Amino acid sequence: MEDERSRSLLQLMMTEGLVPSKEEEEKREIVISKLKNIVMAWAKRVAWQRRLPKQDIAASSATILTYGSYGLGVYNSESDIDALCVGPYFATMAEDFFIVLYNMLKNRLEVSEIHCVKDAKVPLMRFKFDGISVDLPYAQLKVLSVPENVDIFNPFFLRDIDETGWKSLSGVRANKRICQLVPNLEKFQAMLRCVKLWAKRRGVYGNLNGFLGGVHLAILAAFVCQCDPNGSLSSLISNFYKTYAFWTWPTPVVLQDGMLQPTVNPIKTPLSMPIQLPCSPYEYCHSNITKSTFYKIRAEFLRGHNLTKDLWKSDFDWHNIFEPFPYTKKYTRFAKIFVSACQQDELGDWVGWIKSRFRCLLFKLEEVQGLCDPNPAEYIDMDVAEPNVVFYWGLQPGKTNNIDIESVKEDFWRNISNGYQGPFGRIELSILQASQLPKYAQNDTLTRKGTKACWKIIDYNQQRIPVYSRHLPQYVVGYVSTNGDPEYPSAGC
Ligand SMILES: Nc1ncnc2c1ncn2[C@@H]1O[C@H](COP(=O)(O)OP(=O)(O)OP(=O)(O)O)[C@@H](O)[C@H]1O
Ligand SMILES: [Mg+2]
Ligand SMILES: [Mg+2]
Repeated sequence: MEDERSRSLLQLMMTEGLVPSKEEEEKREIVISKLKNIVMAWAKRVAWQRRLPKQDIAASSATILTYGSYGLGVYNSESDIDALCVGPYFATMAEDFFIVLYNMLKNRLEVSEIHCVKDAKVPLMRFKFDGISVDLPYAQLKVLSVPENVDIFNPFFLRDIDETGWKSLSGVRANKRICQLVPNLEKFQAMLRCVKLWAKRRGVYGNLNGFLGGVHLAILAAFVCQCDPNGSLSSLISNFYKTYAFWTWPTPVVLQDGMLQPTVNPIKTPLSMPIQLPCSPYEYCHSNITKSTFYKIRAEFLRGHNLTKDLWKSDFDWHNIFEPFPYTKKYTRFAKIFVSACQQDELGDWVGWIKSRFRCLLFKLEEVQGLCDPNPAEYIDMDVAEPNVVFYWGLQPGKTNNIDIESVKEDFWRNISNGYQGPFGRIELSILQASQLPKYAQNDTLTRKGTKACWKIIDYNQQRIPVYSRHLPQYVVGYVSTNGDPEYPSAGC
């Protein structure tokens, strides 16, 4: 029976399209192989610019290491490729990565929508390559040649690495360690695919909205796999919900890692759902969970448990677990967040900025009215001509029926008006009754727009300033617009 339940779940995964087709797999492999060639050529170009001896130019190399859902083997057609560029000692982040490599990528026909996200914890370039989204951070090692499959646990490669490089490597390290620590990789992957689908359908996926991200779910799933090394897929899913429905948060979830000393007194953290990153006993997954999202995630774990505690029930059906969350049945009022920009190519940046500030909006809404459910789904209002994205957040009946929306607006506006570099777009906040929701947002099963946050767009109308190499002052490595973003390549690039 248990095997039968696992088989029907695998079948459901196929019909839901969770497992990528051969063509999709190949398409991604080609993207990665092309990226490897590009960064290899880049390393040699920079070595030449630095006037390194011929044999050093020949020996210099850079590579690409994949991580995130792609690295874990749990991606689907919607997922991005998280690819870390690992470069040699002479290739700097500010100049060579964000200007020279940027320009090389920008010149490729396969590349579109390229942005630099320089002020993030892990600075990166974000672009589409043959239509597939790529996140590309950078780590600079103190070596001349970076082998294709460089071992990032080898102290030889890690010596004297700077803090940003260390942070950039942390995603790859965590992924590798998770894969090593799970007793059965295939079962872990199948399980993670399922819980990701569940989290997306139930509206508890997405770090920016205060829910769980891919890395949080990967560690939660890996922990359950470690606790039941021989469990079938169906029993692992059932244990997943049981484990977290009754977890005594804020006890941290920590993978058993034979290599590290067990943490006797885990370091104190203000996080309400601490999930420790493997390989870093002092680091937890970054999280934006608030009081509201904490309740919702816990309620969803409990619901999952109630639906899977008896896998042998004759009317058991996996589809129930993946039912979309019925927002319009659950909430009578919604906060509408309408975000728009004059131009389509300004929208991604502006929405990305607003989303990076959602945590503050959530806190304010919790303060003035009580619990709030920040549905991560993004809609487009087709009746508005301006390019736009709309969010509808469920509001629990709260302290009052008359929300002081003006104070929420003021507070949020103050928050978003500081620090944004790009052209400001429009943002409107309002409160709606469920009956006032437009049709497209009433149907909880509708496919919605899936945009990714991105910051800083290049303003092509601004003046271009040449940037000279620090190492070869007469050599122009590229151009920046007046707001400091890299732009078109120099003739030599
Ligand atoms: N909140 C976070 N805390 C720590 N590491 C993070 C966090 N968010 C992202 N990362 C790192 O970046 C990687 C890629 O993140 P990303 O948001 O692309 O998620 P993902 O697991 O690849 O899922 P998806 O399929 O949705 O892209 C993660 O695997 C993790 O290593
Ligand atoms: Mg990803
Ligand atoms: Mg990513």
